[in-house]
Amino acid sequence: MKIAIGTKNKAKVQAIEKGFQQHINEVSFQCLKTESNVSEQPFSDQETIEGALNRAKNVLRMTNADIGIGLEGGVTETLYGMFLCNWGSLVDRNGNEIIAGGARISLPTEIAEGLRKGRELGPLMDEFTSKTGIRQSEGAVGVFTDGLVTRDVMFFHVVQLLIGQWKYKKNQF
Ligand SMILES: O=P(O)(O)OP(=O)(O)OP(=O)(O)OC[C@H]1O[C@@H](n2cnc3c(O)ncnc32)[C@H](O)[C@@H]1O
Repeated sequence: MKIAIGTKNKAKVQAIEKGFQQHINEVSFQCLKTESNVSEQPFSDQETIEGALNRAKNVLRMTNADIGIGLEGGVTETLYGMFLCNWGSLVDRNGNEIIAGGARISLPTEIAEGLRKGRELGPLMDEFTSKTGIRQSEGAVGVFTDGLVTRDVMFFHVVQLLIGQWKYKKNQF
């Protein structure tokens, strides 16, 4: 089975490859930088879902793979502050469109303020940690959970939710 991955982000690619290798025999992967067709910093669940779905559809269109996967990170305002949100989508050639969400945690006020002023989370996290490429490694979720749940682990769970729902749907028909 050929899987097209709509990103080259290491944390996302690692999660997708591990997820499929655990559940599907004989898989091959192709990673392509793919448009999400939403803003650089999605600001709601709705926009983040749309980004994940667009990435999955776009990457499937760009390849001859059986399945396209899109993962998207965003933030969402709540009455309890701003939360990190993450969504994933799996689309196949039969028109199945599966969506699943990841863990969410609240962001510190100073990070939320930066986001409200129009900054992107990636660069904000690099400044906050004095490191580079946080979004490709532990991610904000890893930093603010003291390394307990890193971005690849969080996305691995999302990928399992996608594969599981897709398998369930296939077994129904
Ligand atoms: O290469 P792609 O796949 O685009 O990966 P990305 O991390 O840059 O892009 P996302 O669409 O997942 O995330 C949108 C923005 O939010 C940032 N972001 C999202 N989740 C993050 C996290 O856990 N840690 C750091 N930055 C994050 C990210 O860097 C972007 O600026």
